Amino acid sequence: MSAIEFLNVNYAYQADTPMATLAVKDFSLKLESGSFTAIVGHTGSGKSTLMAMLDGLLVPTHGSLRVGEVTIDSHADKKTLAKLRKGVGYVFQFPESQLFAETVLKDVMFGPLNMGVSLEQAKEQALTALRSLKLPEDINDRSPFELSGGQMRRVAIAGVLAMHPRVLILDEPTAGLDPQASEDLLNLVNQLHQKGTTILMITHQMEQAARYADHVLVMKQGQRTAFMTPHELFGKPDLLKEAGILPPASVDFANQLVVHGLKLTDEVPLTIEQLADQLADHLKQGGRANG
Ligand SMILES: Nc1ncnc2c1ncn2[C@@H]1O[C@H](COP(=O)(O)OP(=O)(O)OP(=O)(O)O)[C@@H](O)[C@H]1O
Repeated sequence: MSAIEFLNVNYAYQADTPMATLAVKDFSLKLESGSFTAIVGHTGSGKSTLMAMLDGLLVPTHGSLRVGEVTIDSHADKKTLAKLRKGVGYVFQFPESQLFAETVLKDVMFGPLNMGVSLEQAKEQALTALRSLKLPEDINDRSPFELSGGQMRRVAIAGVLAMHPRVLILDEPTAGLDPQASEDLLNLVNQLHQKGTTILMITHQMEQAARYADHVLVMKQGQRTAFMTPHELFGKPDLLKEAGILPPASVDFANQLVVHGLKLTDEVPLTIEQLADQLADHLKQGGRANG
């Protein structure tokens, strides 16, 4: 069974008023358990609204969605929404702005305690999550507000991971981080994916989608315009242009090489590293233009 299913979902803000905005329109999609989906699209295309429904922050105006065994529609009650949230972790944009407790450890323990686990168990889960984010143990008793921006981000993410979500949603998780901190964070997300967590990541950086996602969901005006592998998507320049998406620099560069008569391989490289490997191989073989 798929991990997640949207069935003819609509969401309207201020529904039934003259100000109504239909943010998600007749949206249907199935996502496999353990998949990694990058969600891309213009600002205002409905990405956050769609994710807010997965976490039970919003309920569909029409249609339904299912996460695991839990199905949500416009009539969902509090108990069902709480059940949904147990399996879904949501790392909001700039999650550090939601830190609140007086110490790092208390902040990260809050989620598991809220889910009803014992104090001891919550501490165990929090410590494991903090370690997985490579945070030094000596910060655990410090105020989260004394930490660096990158450390605060990791503490906030540890708070979500400590709840052991089966589905993890991340909204631009690397926004504002330096390249090394971004790389470390994406590697961690990738490790969670390898261990079977279903990942949905909103991103504006196509290199990230190319490198980590198995599928890319393209949103436009509340609707899905594509759901395909990064390779398929980056081979469709018209679709990218229509959705206002710039392909990864490597794809752009590889396409230019092809225009200039240099054919690398039949597969367009998706990352700079793959492109560099292909160029190195090509030069090793003494090749110039062969296309
Ligand atoms: N609280 C709200 N009240 C009314 N309209 C809203 C509200 N939040 C979002 N919208 C509208 O819903 C539509 C979808 O917004 P949404 O935030 O889901 O898009 P997005 O793709 O996540 O954008 P971004 O990339 O800027 O975060 C937009 O037209 C937006 O103006």
